[in-house]
Amino acid sequence: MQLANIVNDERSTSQLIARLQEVKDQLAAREEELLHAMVTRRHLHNTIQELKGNIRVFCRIRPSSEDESAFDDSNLAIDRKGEFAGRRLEITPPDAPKKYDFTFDRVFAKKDSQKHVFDEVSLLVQSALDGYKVCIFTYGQTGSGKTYTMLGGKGEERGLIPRSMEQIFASQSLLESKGLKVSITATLLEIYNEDIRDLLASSPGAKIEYKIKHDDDGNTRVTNLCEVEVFSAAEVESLMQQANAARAVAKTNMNDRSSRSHMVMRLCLDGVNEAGEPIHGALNLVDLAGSERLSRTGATGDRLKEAQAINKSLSSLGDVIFALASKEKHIPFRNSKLTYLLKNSLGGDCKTLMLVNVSPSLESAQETICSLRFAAKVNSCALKSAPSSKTKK
Ligand SMILES: Nc1ncnc2c1ncn2[C@@H]1O[C@H](COP(=O)(O)OP(=O)(O)OP(=O)(O)O)[C@@H](O)[C@H]1O
Repeated sequence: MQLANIVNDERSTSQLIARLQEVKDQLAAREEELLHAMVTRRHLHNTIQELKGNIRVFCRIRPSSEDESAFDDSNLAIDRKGEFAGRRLEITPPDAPKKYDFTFDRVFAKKDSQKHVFDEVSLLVQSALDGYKVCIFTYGQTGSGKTYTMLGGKGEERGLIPRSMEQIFASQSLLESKGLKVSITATLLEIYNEDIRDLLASSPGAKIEYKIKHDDDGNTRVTNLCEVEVFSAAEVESLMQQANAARAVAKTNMNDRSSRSHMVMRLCLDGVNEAGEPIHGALNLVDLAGSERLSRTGATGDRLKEAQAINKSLSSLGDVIFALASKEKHIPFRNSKLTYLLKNSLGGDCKTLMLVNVSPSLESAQETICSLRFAAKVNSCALKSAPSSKTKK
């Protein structure tokens, strides 16, 4: 009897071992499939981004404030139907002899929320997480909503930077749960009158020389710049507060707290992906200084010098994007600090988004048209360079 029990036990043990092996094999096969699906997901995501165009232009109209007379929805009109729905903007300035129309990859209306805007931008954040270099610029005249779009306020008013951080940290913890590590390093600098300033420096006033260095592997470093490894969105928020306090702001006729410098927040994402491949993604979030015309700002002295430096570097940025999109041999990266800094994150398979912010104020009509013209020029180059240019609507 006892012998029969032992034999039975042995049989069931060997059956259990065999079953266990079967389950292990199934698990390994599922893991293999999952890995394959993830690689496919990344590949498809990038194909979609490339089809949408590696250089993209969005436009956002800010809501009017109480004390300004503004364009209404009929003289600043977004196409709602047909081929260009949500993409074409028609503007009829007061006393102007004609209407102007502009087409972009996307036009956000006054009522569109921060979430609406981020839903589009998050695709590019995913590209950075997949190891690509991404640059997102907010461009426009002073007071048009660039900082609001980038930083925003509390809760639902959170802008692109805090929302991107949430996406990046959520993805990091998902990877960590699979035993994979991605380190996130942040730098925050401003370019003011063509000089770099470290917004995270412990003594912001100190005279320090910052040099931009590019290596042969396509990595960029700025000497003496504070690089902070970050572990949570809250930590990045406190860095942003520190940077904001240090950022050069001065009073102009156009906006009392007008930002007079370009702010560049750079996040380097280094680690390995699910397929065990090394990734070196970068997300550059650039809040550009106001693009006002000198005659309108009443700038003199230091303010005039600032405005001239801003306008020069903005036009250099435009020149670089046009040259890249037109596939010119010489790309004039060296013409400004901003373009030289971003050299490795512009062109090739890097992704660029220019988000042009415009004011609905009637007084700003000419500035708005200037901004839209700049953006439209970038967009026309972008359409030429996109692989889908023939079919793109
Ligand atoms: N989409 C929006 N919804 C609500 N308020 C907005 C929006 N866009 C801008 N604003 C408000 O308009 C004002 C000007 O915006 P903001 O400071 O972002 O302009 P800016 O383009 O960054 O100007 P500058 O270049 O001078 O810094 C702010 O009070 C901001 O809160």
